[in-house]
Amino acid sequence: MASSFKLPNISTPLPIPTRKSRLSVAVVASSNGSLKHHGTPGLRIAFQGSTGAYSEFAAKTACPDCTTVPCRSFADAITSVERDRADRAILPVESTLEGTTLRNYDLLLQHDLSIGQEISLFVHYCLLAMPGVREAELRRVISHPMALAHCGRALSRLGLHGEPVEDTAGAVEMLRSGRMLDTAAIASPRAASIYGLDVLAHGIQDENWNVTRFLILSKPQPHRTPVLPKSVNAKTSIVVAHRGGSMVVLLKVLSAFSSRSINLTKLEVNNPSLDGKGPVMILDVRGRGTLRSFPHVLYVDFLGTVADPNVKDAVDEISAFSEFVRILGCYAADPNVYDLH
Ligand SMILES: O=C(O)C(=O)Cc1ccccc1
Repeated sequence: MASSFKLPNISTPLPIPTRKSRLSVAVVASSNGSLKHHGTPGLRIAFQGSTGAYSEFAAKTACPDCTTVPCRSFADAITSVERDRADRAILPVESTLEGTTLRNYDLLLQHDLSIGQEISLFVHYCLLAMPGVREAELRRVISHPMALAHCGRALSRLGLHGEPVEDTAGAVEMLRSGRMLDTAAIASPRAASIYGLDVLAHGIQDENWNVTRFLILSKPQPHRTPVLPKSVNAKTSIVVAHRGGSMVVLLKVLSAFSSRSINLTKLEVNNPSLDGKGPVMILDVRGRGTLRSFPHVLYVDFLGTVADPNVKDAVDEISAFSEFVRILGCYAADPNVYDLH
């Protein structure tokens, strides 16, 4: 396990997240620097999974008119953007029940894509089975590993073993195509109706307040600083790599932000070497485009844009005492949490 903790913010609290089920239209900077509405028709968003996956719903909520591009893995979704088969890729990066999805953060760090948008969803899980199958007939449950982890209590109550598959909707597709009568899938009610499965139980997640945050990635703009409208609250994500002395580095990072009254929205410490794991690999996008390895990293999100001299000073201060800093993206902060209906 990565040693991690989160500090929601240093001074002013963020607005309390509100449940939104209506799709809102926000504005993002596109890869050519112009501003696009999220409703841009024809925008292709690559996601991991089959039709009906949570990531697809998140993409459609963020950009109602987009075309979604199903991919076998999150890595494939990223490659689709790199090879111009899609304009954006969407990745779930953290959830209230599980914390940061370090595997997806690793992907983000190893590629030259920028975060252009965030979207948070309440994820409600259902237990689905082939029509007519009863709970007592079930021998196993298949789903995406994150869904299985979020529904641990329901699995214990059922006395069933969870087996990971690529994605939630893919699990439903497998039940359908394999006519599996002893297997259930954990997926959304939407997947149940798309594939014609029965819902045996609703809301089986361990906690009701189960929010998953997704990032939408695109190729970086040539000058790397997106132009956001003044009316938009900007957020910036960075990774700070260092060789050791975690606590001192952490205090210095906090001081760089707090002394300038910059609010943090995420702070995660990842020291994989303490858990006997390999180093974190980060693509040095400003250098020679090489992958560099670091034993200790911090993931930091804060309110503000690097175009703001105050923020730039903070990042410069951090760059001076750390090994390496990469700006992962600057985008509109979205404090809403959207509901899957
Ligand atoms: O498998 C899916 O449906 C996904 O989109 C990945 C996922 C799984 C669980 C919560 C959020 C996203």
